[in-house]
Amino acid sequence: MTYDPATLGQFTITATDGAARRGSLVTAHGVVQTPIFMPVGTQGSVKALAPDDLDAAGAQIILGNTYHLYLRPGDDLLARKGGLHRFASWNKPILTDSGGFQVFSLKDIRKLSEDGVEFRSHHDGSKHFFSPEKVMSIQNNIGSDIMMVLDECVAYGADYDYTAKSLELTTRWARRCRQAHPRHKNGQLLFGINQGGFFKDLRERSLAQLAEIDFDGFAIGGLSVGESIPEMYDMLHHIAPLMPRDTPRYLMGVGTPLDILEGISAGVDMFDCVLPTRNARNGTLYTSQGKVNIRRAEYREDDSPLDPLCPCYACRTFSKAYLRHLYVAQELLSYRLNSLHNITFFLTLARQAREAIEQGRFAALKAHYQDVFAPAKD
Ligand SMILES: Nc1cc(N)c2c(=O)[nH][nH]c(=O)c2c1
Ligand SMILES: [Zn+2]
Repeated sequence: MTYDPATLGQFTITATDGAARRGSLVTAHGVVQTPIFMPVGTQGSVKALAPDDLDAAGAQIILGNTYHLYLRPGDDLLARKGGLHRFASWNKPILTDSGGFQVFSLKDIRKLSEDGVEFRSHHDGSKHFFSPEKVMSIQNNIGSDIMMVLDECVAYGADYDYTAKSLELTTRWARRCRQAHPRHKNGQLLFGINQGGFFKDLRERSLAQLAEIDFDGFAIGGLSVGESIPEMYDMLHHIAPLMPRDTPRYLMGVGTPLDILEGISAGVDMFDCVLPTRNARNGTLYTSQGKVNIRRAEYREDDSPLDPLCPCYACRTFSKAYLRHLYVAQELLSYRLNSLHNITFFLTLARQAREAIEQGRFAALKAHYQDVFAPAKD
C-alpha cells in the first residue's frame, strides 16, 4: 500500500446542489468518490460475491465488522496474514465499524462500564471485553483504511437522562480512541460517531464535543434503530447540516434507496447497509422500475430480463423466469445473481447521484426514485 501522507484523508467538495455534496476522499488504498454506497462484508466477504464481482458492480470501498472479524478468524490471524486487504484479496479501501453496535445488539450477554463493554461471543459464549484501546488495536490489525471509534448506540426509545449520560461516555471513549491511535498511523483514518438519540439538543452536544477532537470524518450513529421514517429524516436533516463541512459525513446502517437519496439531500456523503445483499437472499430485488419479488408466480414464464436498464451479469444473461426458478429451487446461484444485481443497483444509484449533483439536477433524480419506489397504490 503506497500513499502520500500529505494528501491522506483529504476530502474535497467539487460540486454542490442544495445541501447535496459531490466530493472525494483520499484513503491509503485509493480515492473514494462521494456520495458513496459501501457494500457490507460482515465477515470479510460481501455475502455470495467475490472481489471481481464487486469490481464489476462498481464498488469503491467495502465495510467489515470488527466484532465478527475479531471473533472469527481473529484480528491476530489477520495481522499475521498482512491484514484483511491481502487476506480477502480486496485491494481497494475498507471501512470497519468498531464492533460496539454488534455488541450492544447482543442485549442480554453484555455488561457496560466506564472502561468498555464486556460481552459473550454469539459463537461459543466465551467472555470478551472491548475497550476503546482494544477496538483501535483490532482495527489496526485488520488494517482498515477508515476506523470507527467505540460508541454506545442507545436503543430507540431510551430516555433523555440515559441518552445524555451515554453520549458523554461515547465522547470519553472517542477521546481515548484518538489517543490510542495517533493521527494517520499506518495510513488509517479515524471517524467519530455522533450519538444523542432523538433529542436534538443532545445530538448538538455530542457533535460539539466530537468536533473538538481531531477526526478525519464524522458518522451519524443511532439512526435506523427502529424509529419511523419521519423521525429518522427529521433528525437527519437537523444534525447533518451542523456537522463539519470539510470532512466526510457518514450515516451508519442506512438504508433503502429512498433513505440514501434523502441522506444525500441532507448533506451526507457515505452510506452502508446490508439491505441489498440481505434482501437478495430473500428474493426482494431493486430495479429501475421498483421492487420485484422474484418469488412471485407471475414471473414463472417471464422471459424478460430482471431490469433492462441494469448492466449487471444477471440482467444481461438470464430471464426473470430463470431467476425465479433458481430462487424457488434454492439454488446457491440465486444468492449470487440476486446479490450481484442488488449491489449493482445500489452502486448505480450512488453514481447517478454523483452525476446529478454535478449537473444540478439532484432534486429531479430524487423525485424520480420517489415515484419509482412509491408504496403500491391499492
Ligand atoms: N444503525 C447503525 C448501524 C451501525 N453499524 C452503527 C455502528 O456501527 N455504531 N454506532 C451506531 O450508532 C450504529 C448505528
Ligand atoms: Zn442487474
